[in-house]
Amino acid sequence: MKKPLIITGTDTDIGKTYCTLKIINLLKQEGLQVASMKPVATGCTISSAGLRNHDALQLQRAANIQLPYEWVNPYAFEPPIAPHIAANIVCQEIDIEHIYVNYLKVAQQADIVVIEGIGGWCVPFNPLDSLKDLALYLGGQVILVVGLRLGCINHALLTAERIQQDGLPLIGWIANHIDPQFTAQTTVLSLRERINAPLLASIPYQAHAQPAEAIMFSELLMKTIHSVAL
Ligand SMILES: Nc1ncnc2c1ncn2[C@@H]1O[C@H](COP(=O)(O)OP(=O)(O)OP(=O)(O)O)[C@@H](O)[C@H]1O
Ligand SMILES: C[C@H](N)[C@H](N)CCCCCC(=O)O
Ligand SMILES: [Mg+2]
Repeated sequence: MKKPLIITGTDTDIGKTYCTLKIINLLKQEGLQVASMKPVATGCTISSAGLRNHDALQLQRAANIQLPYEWVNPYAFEPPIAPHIAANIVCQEIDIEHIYVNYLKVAQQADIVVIEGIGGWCVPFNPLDSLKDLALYLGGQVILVVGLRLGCINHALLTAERIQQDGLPLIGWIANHIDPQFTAQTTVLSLRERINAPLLASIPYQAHAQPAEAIMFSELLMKTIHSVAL
């Protein structure tokens, strides 16, 4: 049974989409048929086709299986706020089962489905469920993106522990250098000593997109990717 890769992070705006796009590219280079989803998105813009989210559009374009936007992003809300609050404003409820139905359609066509969460691990979807419940429902394997800045040690340790307590496999974490002013080396070392999962990749700060990127993905990530896609 295929398992989706769920990309979560220590916070909003720490590079989940940035890293997810890199993971999708890597999977494509490995010859896999890759689909992507951003199941719940806020901060969407109105277009003639309906509400559109920048993350979801980027993920949809990066994949090598082209899918209807509504499958990629079943829940889109306009205000850039927490999803349960955005849904409440328009009297909607985010239903994990509806996301699952879309996931099944997507997964049928792909070797692997890469799913970006929203905000962090415990962001609520409705009074009962949060992102972690979706991850459990989908039987996902989780990658944690740590946006390296002051304060991230606490966020990273809490999130990693909680993912594991929730019973989801934490494949590993990615050190994402989001702040060129931050000296991250000792922070990364502190996290390596404390997170009970491997460091999968270290993504340097890149002021401009570089066509040929020198990112070192660990051998473990490559192995995991192939086992997840089976
Ligand atoms: N390694 C990096 N080098 C340079 N810029 C980066 C890096 N990682 C992320 N960024 C930039 O930081 C910003 C936030 O990244 P991104 O949109 O991926 O965050 P996110 O966690 O997906 O946010 P959201 O919670 O809104 O989904 C973007 O402008 C992105 O280009
Ligand atoms: C709009 C923004 N960029 C994110 N997509 C939404 C992040 C929700 C975070 C909710 C919270 O933890 O308070
Ligand atoms: Mg994002």
